[in-house]
Amino acid sequence: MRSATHGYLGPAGTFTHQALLSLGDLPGEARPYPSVPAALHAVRSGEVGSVLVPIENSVEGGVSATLDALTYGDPLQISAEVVIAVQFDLYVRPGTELSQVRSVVSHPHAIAQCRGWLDAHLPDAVVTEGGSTAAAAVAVAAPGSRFDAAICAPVAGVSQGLVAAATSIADNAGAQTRFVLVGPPGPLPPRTGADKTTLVCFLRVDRSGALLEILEQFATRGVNLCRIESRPTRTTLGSYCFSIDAEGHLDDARLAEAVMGLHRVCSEVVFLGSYPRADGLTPTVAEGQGDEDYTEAAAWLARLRHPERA
Ligand SMILES: O=C(O)C(=O)C[C@]1(C(=O)O)C=C[C@@H](O)C=C1
Repeated sequence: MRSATHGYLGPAGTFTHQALLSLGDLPGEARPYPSVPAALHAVRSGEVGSVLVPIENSVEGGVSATLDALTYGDPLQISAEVVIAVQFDLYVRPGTELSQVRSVVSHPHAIAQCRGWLDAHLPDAVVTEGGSTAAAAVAVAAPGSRFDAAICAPVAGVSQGLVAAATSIADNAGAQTRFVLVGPPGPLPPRTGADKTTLVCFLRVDRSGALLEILEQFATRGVNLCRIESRPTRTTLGSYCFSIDAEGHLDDARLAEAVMGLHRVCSEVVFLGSYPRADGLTPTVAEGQGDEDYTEAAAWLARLRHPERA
């Protein structure tokens, strides 16, 4: 039997951990992993039942490590998403002044979101990328640390005995990160009417109009996209696949028809799940794109093909 344990990008105090706690009382233990690939490997191997990983940030865009680790390897399925506000502070060992900071460590996405502040206040500091914001706080607190400061959340800094040398250092106030709960393939969460579907599409041939053909599958069925980005296919330079979030559930006729269309025009479509949207927004269903319209059209076609049965 699969473990009820939930994994997350750790250690304790990451934004991913905070997002996991925001999901409420999940049964079982919460187990930290040092990287997104390690967390997704744990769910693939059955070590944990599901994992929460960051997938998209409102400032930095898609989290490449997550997009790639979801696409390649044994199939995985997203069952939920959660969005939280992210705000960054600069934490140092007690007694260190901001003017004494020569080296900073943090998660690449956190560094990118504070780049303007770093350039303005610590232009000469050496900035090093770490596995997560909380791992950065652990590194700064370690005896003999080579780092003076960590960009992290207060919960991570305070838990390591650090103090804030500067607060609210993000260049964009109000940034948000979206996280997804990922497990092995299984029954889809029921359709709620405010759902999202995540897919990765690989082109059949690299030719003019190939991306347009993918987009047409959605456009002609009135399916709005929430995110689309290209990722290298890891084969040859210039070869890309497309990671897509579309409005709707696989049980919506228009989305199902779009996915069948993708299957026809793409060399491969990786289905990563249909799940309730965190913002609860319901899509506008264009005229002729409701389930009943598809059912009626199928019945009409059947009558054309078999008038004798009418
Ligand atoms: O390092 C963390 O605290 C994380 O949870 C990772 C992560 C990310 O991957 O984007 C999550 C939210 C913030 O945008 C910065 C870092």
